[in-house]
Amino acid sequence: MEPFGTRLRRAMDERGPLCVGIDPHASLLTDWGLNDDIAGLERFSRTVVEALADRVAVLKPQSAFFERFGSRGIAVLEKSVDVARAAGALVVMDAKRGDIGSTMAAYASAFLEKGSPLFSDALTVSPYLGYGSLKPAVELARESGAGLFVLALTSNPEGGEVQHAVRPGDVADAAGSVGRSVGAIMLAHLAAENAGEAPMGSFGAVVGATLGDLSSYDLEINGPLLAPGIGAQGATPADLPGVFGAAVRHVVPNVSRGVLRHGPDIGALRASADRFAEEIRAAVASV
Ligand SMILES: O=c1ccn([C@@H]2O[C@H](COP(=O)(O)O)[C@@H](O)[C@H]2O)c(=O)[nH]1
Repeated sequence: MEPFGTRLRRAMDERGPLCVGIDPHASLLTDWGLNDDIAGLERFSRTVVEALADRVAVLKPQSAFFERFGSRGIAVLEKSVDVARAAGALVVMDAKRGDIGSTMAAYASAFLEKGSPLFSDALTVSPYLGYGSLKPAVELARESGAGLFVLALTSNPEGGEVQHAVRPGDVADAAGSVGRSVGAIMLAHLAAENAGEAPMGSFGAVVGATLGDLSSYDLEINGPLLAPGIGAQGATPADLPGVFGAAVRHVVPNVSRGVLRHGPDIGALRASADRFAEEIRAAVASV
């Protein structure tokens, strides 16, 4: 399989960069007239995939909402991933896994090993046990043609207490530059993973669209930047150039509830995704 970065770049060019989340919140199931049970979960996921998998570049199932229903929820997740990929969408599994290396290898096998029931094009991972703990996932992703999205600067307001913290050794470097934060260190690791890759590497960062001006960060990691926060969390497509600057060409903006609230009507879901896609296209073109 071609590397994830290559496949993602092509999908972004052909379909636009929008990523829509499959987030079956209990409240959305109710709003859609569905029960908060396995049948409701199955119907919700099937509808989103049917509406969008043949038109958006990326679908991002939020694993937590499926795990809530135990093994039967996982079975729905497996099916959703298969059908979405068969319809041409790339699937980013939002499971935010992270653990010591030996356990990380098992998470990697679950989501990134070809033939695994939950194999996905990419996986979100947490580097807060140390970036090096992700090594088994990096290696398996390379082998499988899959990708990773590493939490660098998350969209939630609480993230800053960890991600903006400055490592003592980075307070002042030999060149006199100061203040390399934990988030910046994660971005630097990713730039190293992606060095020399064309059209872009497979190792992306999660960087919230809610964060305002990020010009103090080097977002040029030669890899994708998954940007949640548009819609329900308050950011808009028009914010993207101000947040990401020239790196906006590598941004995969994610919208979940902002689109899903228009269901269950398939036409309304598509119309909402199309509106976001058009606003994103205009914002990116303005840079
Ligand atoms: O920093 C992050 C990382 C992941 N997420 C996830 O993205 C979606 C956002 O959903 P909305 O309904 O569009 O707010 C959700 O699955 C989060 O877990 C994030 O929001 N921020």
